[in-house]
Amino acid sequence: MDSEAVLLLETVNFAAEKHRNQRRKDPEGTPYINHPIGVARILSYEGGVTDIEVLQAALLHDTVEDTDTTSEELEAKFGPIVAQIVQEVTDDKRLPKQERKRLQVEHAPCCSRQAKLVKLADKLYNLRDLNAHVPVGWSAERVQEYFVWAAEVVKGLKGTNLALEEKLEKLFKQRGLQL
Ligand SMILES: Nc1nc2c(ncn2[C@@H]2O[C@H](COP(=O)(O)OP(=O)(O)O)[C@@H](OP(=O)(O)OP(=O)(O)O)[C@H]2O)c(=O)[nH]1
Ligand SMILES: [Mn+2]
Repeated sequence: MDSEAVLLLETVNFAAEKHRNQRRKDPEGTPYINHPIGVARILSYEGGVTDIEVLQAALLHDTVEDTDTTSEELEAKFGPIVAQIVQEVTDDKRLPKQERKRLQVEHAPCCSRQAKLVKLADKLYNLRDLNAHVPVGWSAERVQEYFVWAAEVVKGLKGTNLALEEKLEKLFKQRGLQL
């Protein structure tokens, strides 16, 4: 087998073990790992991305933020570039939520191109998920606020991947928002 395929299976297995006890916020409690796998798949299948480190970072993108995984652990197992991309898309959970959200808008334009790709696909997945079902406990207003905020983040990611940006733009338009 191709060495990149081996690497991707190693990566998806690592992410699955780390997220094994987590569920999405949808009423069915979908396994959390569906999200990182879907983000990597958006990059590959819809974005035409072939950069293996970006696809690995997509699979791992929520491990440091949402599990006991450390950046050092990722670096030792997957190398400094993958660890760096994941670090760039990791929110500091010690900060209040509003501050975290503000920092995403502020930092988006300064991210590396590789991190911008992961962020575009992450937002596309989450916005589609919101259109498919409202997370448990969320009001319609909270859903709309997420779209408004995501549009601000995506503005700072423009000029990275046209296919993904066009798909995001359509979703924002449906909500009366422009990029
Ligand atoms: N739309 C949706 N999102 C869900 C669901 N289950 C879990 N999530 C996660 O919830 C996060 C968005 O919810 P918020 O309330 O805004 O953020 P928080 O969980 O970090 O506090 C996303 O985190 P993230 O991927 O780290 O992205 P980001 O929003 O922080 O950029 C998303 O992946 C679901 O069923 N639908
Ligand atoms: Mn995510």
